[in-house]
Amino acid sequence: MITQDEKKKRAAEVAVNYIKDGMVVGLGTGSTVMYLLEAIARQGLKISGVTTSKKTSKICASLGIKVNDIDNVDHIDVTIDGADEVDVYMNGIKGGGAALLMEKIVAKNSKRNIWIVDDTKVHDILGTFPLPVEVVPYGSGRLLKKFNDKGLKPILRMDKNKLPIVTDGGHYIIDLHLNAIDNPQNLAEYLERQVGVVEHGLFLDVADVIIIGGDKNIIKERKNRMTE
Ligand SMILES: O=C(CO)[C@H](O)[C@H](O)COP(=O)(O)O
Repeated sequence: MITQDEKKKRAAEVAVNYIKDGMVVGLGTGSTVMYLLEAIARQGLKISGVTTSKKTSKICASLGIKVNDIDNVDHIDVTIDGADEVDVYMNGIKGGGAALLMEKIVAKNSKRNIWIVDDTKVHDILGTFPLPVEVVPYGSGRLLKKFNDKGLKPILRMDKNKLPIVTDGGHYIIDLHLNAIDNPQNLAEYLERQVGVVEHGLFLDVADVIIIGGDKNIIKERKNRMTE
């Protein structure tokens, strides 16, 4: 049996083959992406990276990976990111690393999105992983109460000093402990209607390819994409 970290590394090692010299590449956030960044640096790939967090920018700087501002590139060829949970429809939950806002902006501006996950993250229905919702600090207590009244089991994410964690965008994260999300589309639409919600971690119809690292790697490809 291989470890979860080894599975993440395997997925990242497959994903690096989708990158070619000269590409503009969206770079996600998290421990799985860390393995990807190491592989990019090791292979000396000449890419222009568009990062999804300060953390990823810092790692790129330390590995010598060139980074560009999202507003200074005219396209993003492919984005490679991790995910916290994926379902059989290739939808997912992201934001465990509190980078969901920038991750979604980069994903939505990419020609192709590839996720790299280990096989423990694949479930029939989303919701095992608490759903992160990024909110404006002002009035976040009202949103907590509203979500609680609706039975969404919200918890404000805290750091080790018991202070609300603050995202790169200056927002808070409320995690919804749902266990099972029967209708992700409905929940996404409800969250998008709430004033004070900046973004949520439901990434529906975003991934084109999911590389699942495990004893045997699995590659899933979306056949037909819904258009917005
Ligand atoms: O969405 C994310 C960060 O906001 C990450 O992609 C997600 O949390 C997966 O992280 P890891 O690769 O460390 O398991």
